[in-house]
Amino acid sequence: MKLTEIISILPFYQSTKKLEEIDINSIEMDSRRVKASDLFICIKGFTVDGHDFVNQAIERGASAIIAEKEIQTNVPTIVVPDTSRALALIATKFFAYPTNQFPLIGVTGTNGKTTVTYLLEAIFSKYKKKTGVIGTIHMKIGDESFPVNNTTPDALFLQRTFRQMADEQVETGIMEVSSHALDLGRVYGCDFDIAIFTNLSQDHLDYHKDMNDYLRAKSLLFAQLGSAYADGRKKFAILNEDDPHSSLLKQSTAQHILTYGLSDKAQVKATNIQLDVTHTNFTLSSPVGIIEIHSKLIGMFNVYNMLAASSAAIASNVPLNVIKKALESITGVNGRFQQVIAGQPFATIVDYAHTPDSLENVLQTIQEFAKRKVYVVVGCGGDRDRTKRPLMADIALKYADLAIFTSDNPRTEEPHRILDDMTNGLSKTHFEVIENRKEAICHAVQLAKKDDIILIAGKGHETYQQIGQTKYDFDDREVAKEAINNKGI
Ligand SMILES: CC(=O)N[C@H]1[C@@H](OP(=O)(O)OP(=O)(O)OC[C@H]2O[C@@H](n3ccc(=O)[nH]c3=O)[C@H](O)[C@@H]2O)O[C@H](CO)[C@@H](O)[C@@H]1O[C@H](C)C(=O)N[C@@H](C)C(=O)N[C@H](CCC(=O)O)C(=O)O
Ligand SMILES: Nc1ncnc2c1ncn2[C@@H]1O[C@H](COP(=O)(O)OP(=O)(O)OP(=O)(O)O)[C@@H](O)[C@H]1O
Ligand SMILES: N[C@H](CCC[C@H](N)C(=O)O)C(=O)O
Ligand SMILES: [Mg+2]
Repeated sequence: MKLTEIISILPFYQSTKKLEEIDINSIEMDSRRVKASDLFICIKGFTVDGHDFVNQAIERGASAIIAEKEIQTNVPTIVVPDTSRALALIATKFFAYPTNQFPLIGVTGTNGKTTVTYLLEAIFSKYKKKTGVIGTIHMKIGDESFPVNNTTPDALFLQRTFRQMADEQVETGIMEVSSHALDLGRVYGCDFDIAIFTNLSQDHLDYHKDMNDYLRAKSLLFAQLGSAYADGRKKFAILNEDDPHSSLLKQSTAQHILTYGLSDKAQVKATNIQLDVTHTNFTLSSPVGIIEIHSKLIGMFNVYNMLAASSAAIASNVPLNVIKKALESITGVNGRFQQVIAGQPFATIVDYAHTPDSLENVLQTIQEFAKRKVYVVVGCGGDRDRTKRPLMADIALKYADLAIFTSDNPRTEEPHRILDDMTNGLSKTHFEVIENRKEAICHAVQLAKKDDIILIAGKGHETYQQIGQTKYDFDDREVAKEAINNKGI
């Protein structure tokens, strides 16, 4: 594509040279990936500044640069006020507006995003639509999945992936939209048809100034739904009626709103809820009819997840009987409330709860069914919100008979410092600190007796433990299984 055509999408720019007819082969934001005739976009990151890699990009063959300041080079430099936003716009243009080619559903909120996308994938697949999914666990087109580094990847990766999805005839796109992504403009330029809000509670206060700032970032997804009805497409904001933060989100969109929850005001509602240790039953009433759901997913929070996914499906005209069949066919979500079964007489549950609210939800659910002791093995991630550490430790102690505090991806922090943050100031003492996660899990398994429950929280589907910059193989489910086998049951 011609450079002049690519940059025509930018609202403003200044060029250091008269732009001749330059052909651009591809666009790159990483100098190490630049090839001949590429357009290199300089992004100021949290670690380094892409502007410092212009020479490398040119040596590798870049034929134009987009930057936030003038740079002394022989190749044309286009100066824009914000290269992240310019990247997002240019990527949508370069990949020919792929999100206009299929309906795109974005899911945001502190907890439940992955679960809701998983439920939506099941519903749309049952409706015989080819799906494309992007989220924490993977990126998936039809049945083929690929690894991802971020829950919501950067704009270049996203638009390239959406193009692949469009070319492979994806009929519904489903993605998790993190608050980081919204704030950093990774989804700027995506044409969402449905935006779902799960809930908001404390997380990521290392990144967002406060909870208002965190909510403001989430609200961008709803503002981004736009206001045009000209092409006849109906767009929807799907909001949790029982979460007070939804009121601001209602004001953030000019589109149709569909609410879900347990309260009478909700348009898609759950009543007659029966929570059991092996299943969850409820009646789902909606503006288009009523269905009885018999699900194998456990816990009240999963009732909310099922309501959120069903609401988006109803907004997409999926028949209720298809929604029912899909929800009832799901046995679980990878690493979420996942039981480790190795013939032991006690329950061992691996879950991805890594926020105070999710830990409390999971422990409340466990406590409802607990016959004997509850052991919790949990840690907090390094280089992440420090203020959630004592809250998570406190919640573990509120519900557990014994909490074993351990490491969860210490990253570049000293593990014992993270554990100090968790334990300093605790008033209760029924906890132990075992820095090594494997030893912590083995200890819980050694202590557990018939009918006890062990919750291993925080890492869920993860198959690594990140210490420093290195990711070591580590899977809570495998480690627990091995510990149970070694106990000789
Ligand atoms: C804090 C943050 O969001 N960091 C993201 C960011 O990395 P960064 O700012 O450190 O990038 P950088 O290394 O400084 O590089 C800046 C620029 O220079 C370029 N560069 C760099 C080196 C070089 O030799 N040449 C070069 O051109 C890079 O390609 C980049 O364009 O840009 C990277 C590429 O897009 C992301 O992968 C990375 O996410 C890291 C892995 C991360 O952990 N992010 C977390 C905080 C995050 O985003 N989490 C949310 C989910 C949260 C949740 O809801 O649970 C997510 O959506 O994943
Ligand atoms: N609707 C919900 N409300 C509260 N907690 C939930 C909800 N759904 C799931 N959880 C809890 O949160 C954990 C993470 O769930 P899930 O992976 O679906 O959330 P997520 O929003 O995708 O998280 P992340 O921000 O890490 O991508 C689960 O393991 C469970 O403990
Ligand atoms: N998306 C979340 C995942 C946290 C998972 C937990 N295991 C941790 O490493 O803190 C984050 O990056 O903050
Ligand atoms: Mg997720």
